[in-house]
This record gives sequence, structure tokens and C-alpha cells, in this order.
Amino acid sequence: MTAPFGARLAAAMDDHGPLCVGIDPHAGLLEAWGLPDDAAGVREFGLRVVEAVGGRVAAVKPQAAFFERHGSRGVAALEDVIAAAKAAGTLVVVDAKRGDIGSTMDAYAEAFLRDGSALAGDALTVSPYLGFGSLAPAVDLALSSGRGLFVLCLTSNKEGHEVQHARTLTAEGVPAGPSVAATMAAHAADLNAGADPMGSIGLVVGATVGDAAGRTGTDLTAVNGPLLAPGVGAQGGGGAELTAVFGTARGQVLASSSRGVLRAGPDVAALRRAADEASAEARAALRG
Ligand SMILES: O=c1ccn([C@@H]2O[C@H](COP(=O)(O)O)[C@@H](O)[C@H]2O)c(=O)[nH]1
Repeated sequence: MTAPFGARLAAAMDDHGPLCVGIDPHAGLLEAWGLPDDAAGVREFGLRVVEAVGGRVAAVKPQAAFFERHGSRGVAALEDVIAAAKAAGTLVVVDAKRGDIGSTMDAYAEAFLRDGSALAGDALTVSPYLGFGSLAPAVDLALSSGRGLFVLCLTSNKEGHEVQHARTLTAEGVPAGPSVAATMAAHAADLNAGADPMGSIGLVVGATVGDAAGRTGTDLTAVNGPLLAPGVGAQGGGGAELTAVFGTARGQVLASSSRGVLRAGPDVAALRRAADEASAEARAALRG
């Protein structure tokens, strides 16, 4: 029986530091790395990142979009990258941001969270904007298979506030209830209640969101689950931003950087150095 994702991630962050390296084979990066912009190129790109950081960071996060853009062969390349990261002993967060009505969510869950599926990593990013309850098939399969979810809560992009900061309705139907972000965090907290050291239903909270958690009444510490923080590096997030965004919840944070590390490639040793530097900065900010 696989240990729960939350426990496995907590151990990986203790062992390797709180950094996740994103695997985002942008067309521009493929060109800079001297790789073709096709399925073989994204496969080689992903495998080189795994060679550089596998066993050295807590997790890697392949961004499914950059593989899917090359059709079925790109998806096969994603499967190979997931398998290589697992073989290297590194946790895999598949960043696919799936979300749909429950009956369709069931199929997404089968694809990304079922034992034996080559697309299943250790955790999946999901979008709750069809309602948190629509994610139930993914929650159920994640928890029963020792996997985890990262539910979009306060995303790193500047447009996120128009949905995530919006107020839900009070019992009287007035738009003055908890914010959407706080509601998502409360659902995650319910699912993680009592888990030790932390639960497996995490949130995505960008390193760039400043004081948004406070302004939206989102209690990140109470989530008792992992907080995936993209936006480190290329989007401007660094150690100071991580500390400011997460405050007392910083021990739960898995900081994530893609281009900030990937731009150091294609040389494997240079990638490794960039990841080590990002890891040291995240560790100082979140574990210091
Ligand atoms: O709020 C979010 C959620 C996900 N992402 C993803 O993380 C990486 C960021 O890449 P960088 O190169 O480090 O900017 C990318 O895959 C996004 O889709 C995010 O940025 N913000």
C-alpha cells in the first residue's frame, strides 16, 4: 500500500528541500536547447531535466500542455518523462489543470490518477471552477491510490482575482459570503482534517499573489495540506515573495520554478546548478 501523497511529499521536502522544477518545453526553449519542436524534442527536453534534477529536488512538474501540443506522440513523450522521474525516485506533479462536471471528471481521474495509467504521476493539478464538489471523483481516486491533488486557489496570473477574489452568496443570497478562494481552501481543509504531517489535497497559491490570502480571508495554515507555489523565477517570485505570501503556512509550501531553471539548459550540469540555487533560496525562505 502506497503511503499518502501528503506524507510522501513532506518527507521529500525534508530530504531535498521545498523545490519543484517545472518541465515546460516551450518552443523558444527547445530552440535554445538545439532540440526540434516536435514530440522527440519535448521527450529529450523532459528526460534531460529529469537527468539533471532527479533525486535532488522534492518534485518535478511536467506541464501537460507543452506535450499535448504535439498530439498523441507528445502525450507518449509525457508518459516517458513521468516514468523516468518516477524511476529517479522523484515525485511527479502532472500539471494538467483538469476540471469538468463530475461524470467527466471521473474519466480525467482515471487518466491521471489510476494505478497503471502511464499518465498518472503522484499528484495532479485540478480546476475547481465547476464547483469543488465536481472534483469528487478525483478526490476519491487520489486518496484511495496514495496520490494527491493541487486545487487552483489563488493563481499566479494577474487575471485570477476576478474569479478567485469574488464573494460567494450568504444564506440570504447576498454576495458577501466567503471569497471563492477561501471556500476552496475550506473544502481542502475539511478533506485534510487530522492528517499528519499533512493531508494530500493541496492548493495552488502563486508566489506572486502578495497579500491576497489575507485580503480574501483564505486561511492557508488551516488547510493542513501542501501548497504548490508556481511563479518563482520567471514570473518574479523569489525568497522574499514566498515568505510574504505564506507567513505561518510556509512549512507546507512546495515552491515551483520552470523557466527560471530551464533557461540554464541544455547543459545538464548547468541545469543542476540552477536548480540547486533555486532550491537553496526556497529552503532559506521557507525553512529558515
Ligand atoms: O497559478 C499558476 C498555476 C500554474 N502555473 C504553471 O506553473 C508554470 C510556471 O512556469 P514559469 O516558467 O516558472 O513561469 C507553468 O507551467 C504554469 O502553467 C502558474 O504559473 N501559475
